[in-house]
Amino acid sequence: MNVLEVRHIQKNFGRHQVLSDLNFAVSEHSIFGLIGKNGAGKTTAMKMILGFLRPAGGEIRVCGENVIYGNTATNRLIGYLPDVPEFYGYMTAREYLTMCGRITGLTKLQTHEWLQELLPLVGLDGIKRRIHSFSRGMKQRLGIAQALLNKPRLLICDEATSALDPKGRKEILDLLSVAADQTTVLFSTHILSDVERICDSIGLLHEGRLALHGKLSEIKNTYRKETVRIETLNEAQARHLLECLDARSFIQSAERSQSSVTVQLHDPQKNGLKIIDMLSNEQIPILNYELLEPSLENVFLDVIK
Ligand SMILES: Nc1ncnc2c1ncn2[C@@H]1O[C@H](COP(=O)(O)OP(=O)(O)OP(=O)(O)O)[C@@H](O)[C@H]1O
Repeated sequence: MNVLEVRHIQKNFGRHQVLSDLNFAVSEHSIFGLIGKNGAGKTTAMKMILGFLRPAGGEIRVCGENVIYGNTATNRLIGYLPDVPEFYGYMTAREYLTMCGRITGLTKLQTHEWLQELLPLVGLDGIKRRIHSFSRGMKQRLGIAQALLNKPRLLICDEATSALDPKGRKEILDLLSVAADQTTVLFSTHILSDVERICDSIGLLHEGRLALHGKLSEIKNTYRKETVRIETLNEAQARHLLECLDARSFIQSAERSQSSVTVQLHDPQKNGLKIIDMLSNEQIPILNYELLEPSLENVFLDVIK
């Protein structure tokens, strides 16, 4: 089942058309990464899903219900985590979440029971300090707890890791992976390695629409260029290997970095074994022979070039 459906969404600010025909769907319990360069329209899309901006055309459905601009009932199904969430700094995490529970309409007992699960989940159980003394990472974890408080069907995270250091980012990414057991995550970012770490599917927003959309593994397979990295014993061997490769027609490109050579092949099915033959004929000993996965960054650059 699709928790989110975005169909033919258009949006312009004056003459500037930001979204021309945005289409995607996010299936239950998946983590969908909406990526795109700065200004591509990711936040604009998120705001429309939350009913904060009116689309110029198209429709958005959350759990089958239409999103209505202004005061949409579908927000009861959504938890939202911004890049830098704001809190009342004089409260403790428990006090703050208890207050949010009350605003959300949970009873005292419901909030208490849920916090018994939530606070350990986000690593803030037993922390009595006031929020103003929290690190950015702790605040972001508190933001996740707040966003999960109404047990949302969809958790929207807009650039949720962008302001964090690597440790803080890892904590949030791990948390989102765990959260996907209970909800569905829409995660917007321009940090592609974060997407590679946790997302099942991605949409690459470019020039107002998704230039690429689908399962991450399938996209990588489609964009797979057969690339191998060969590690030789030393730089002299690598230089020799490069000279041998330069003369072969089945090589698309070859580059050396210290004692390693990275090679792209023409027609890998036919020519894959030719490199092995050549290494053996030239008697070049190797330490490692590795088929390289295309990185999302390479795919991204390929699509938006
Ligand atoms: N209220 C507004 N009025 C006019 N232009 C706007 C408004 N909001 C956004 N824009 C423009 O729309 C474009 C998309 O902005 P948006 O914030 O959605 O991009 P983004 O992909 O989230 O970028 P970033 O990664 O930098 O946050 C930008 O060119 C931005 O300047």
